[in-house]
Amino acid sequence: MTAADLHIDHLRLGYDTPRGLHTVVDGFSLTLEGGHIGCLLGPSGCGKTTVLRAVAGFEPVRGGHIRLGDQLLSAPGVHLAPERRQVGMVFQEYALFPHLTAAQNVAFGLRRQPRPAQEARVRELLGVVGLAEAASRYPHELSGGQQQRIALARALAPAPALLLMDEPFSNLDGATRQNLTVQVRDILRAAGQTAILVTHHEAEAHTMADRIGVMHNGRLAQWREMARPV
Ligand SMILES: Nc1ncnc2c1ncn2[C@@H]1O[C@H](COP(=O)(O)OP(=O)(O)OP(=O)(O)O)[C@@H](O)[C@H]1O
Repeated sequence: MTAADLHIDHLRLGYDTPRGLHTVVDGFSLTLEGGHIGCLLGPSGCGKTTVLRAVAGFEPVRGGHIRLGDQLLSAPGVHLAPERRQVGMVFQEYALFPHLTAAQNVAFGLRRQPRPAQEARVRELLGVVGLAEAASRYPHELSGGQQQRIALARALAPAPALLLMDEPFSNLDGATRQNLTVQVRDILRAAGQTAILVTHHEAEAHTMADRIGVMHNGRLAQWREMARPV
């Protein structure tokens, strides 16, 4: 299967406030080739999270459109429900379910699959993130980096067409953060996973990205293609 391209065209996003519509993103366009990793950089408040939330289906689109492969996800008056978008997410706060084990967390998005298929997929993903031995541990028994690897395994388990990551490493300290960035990049590349990462860290963007975009005044100032070392 060929991974789907993401197309965002002249996107306009905003929030309704008591003083009227507060437009945050205007004229934002990008194309991300299937199987590639794109990074959005930019100052605090420039609209990076708002763009990710719109792609995930948590914000309505005021103008322009978002398309994943042949499927129109969002446009004015068009809104595919988040659970029908095949979009996975990993956030800054680990957001694992504290009362579920690592394996149960990873299985969460697989509830509709038969039990044996679920178990096989959970084993596979725990192996991919290098935490096979942590299957029966609870989140509070895992380090921050381990929790974030479980969150990644959980997001990848249903094989999303697109993975969104919003500052996924920002709660981690220096060496852990650097190691995890490289590990996650290698996992995503090996899986041919299309992904968008939002970060404040230019070095992180350079480690991860096939394309880097800098957001400025609600649009993308550049969308640079980076060489992938062979
Ligand atoms: N629910 C909301 N209601 C009104 N305004 C909002 C809401 N959420 C975000 N905003 C505003 O939208 C703008 C963009 O916010 P957003 O969170 O997308 O920025 P960001 O680039 O992700 O910032 P950061 O890097 O600090 O996370 C900000 O000015 C913010 O105050």
